[in-house]
Amino acid sequence: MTPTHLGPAEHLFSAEEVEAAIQRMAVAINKDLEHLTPRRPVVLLCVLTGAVVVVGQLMPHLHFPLVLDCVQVSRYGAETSGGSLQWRTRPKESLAGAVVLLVDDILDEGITLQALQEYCVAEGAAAIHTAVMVRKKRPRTVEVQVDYVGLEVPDHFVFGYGLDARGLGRNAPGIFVLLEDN
Ligand SMILES: O=P(O)(O)OC[C@H]1O[C@H](OP(=O)(O)OP(=O)(O)O)[C@H](O)[C@@H]1O
Ligand code: HPA
Repeated sequence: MTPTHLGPAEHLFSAEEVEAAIQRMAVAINKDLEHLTPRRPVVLLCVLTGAVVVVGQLMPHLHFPLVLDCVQVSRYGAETSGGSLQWRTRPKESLAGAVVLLVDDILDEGITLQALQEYCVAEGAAAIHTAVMVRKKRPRTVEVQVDYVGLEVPDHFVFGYGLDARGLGRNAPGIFVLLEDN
């Protein structure tokens, strides 16, 4: 199905392909984190809004004690190019001494994930692991560590599975390229 209300779109990955990629990420994350015996559960930080779908799919496949928290930051809003990072909600859990698993829907320029990693370090996290559902194949000016990547997408604006195009398309059942903007 092509979500026509967003205009012409190219179907990149089906829902089944995205779910399989998320499951592969879960296997890799479990391998790294389930043998840890931290004094407290891992803090899974869902990067709202877009990561809500990937986090919902990923969590039931994670086999270690975790607490779910969220951080809400935004730099695209109604645009298809990024601006300055707006902080909306900070985590409620203390990150001091915690093993943090940051989960976002996409790594594009990398500015969001880099800022969140710096935030976790500043809050005293003991270790930070990062997972993204999709990574855009593009040059980056920022150095950002990503430990788990579900799928690679071309350097075009994409939507679906939590990713929005001007606020819409987060419910699209798969990942699509928005053609009119690319
Ligand atoms: O790597 P970057 O270029 O920094 O972009 C990645 C970020 O952009 C999107 O968030 P957005 O600002 O659109 O907020 P949203 O999650 O509410 O859609 C996406 O969810 C990532 O968090
Ligand atoms: O390609 C994208 N699609 C949706 N949201 C995004 N945030 C950064 N890049 C993207």
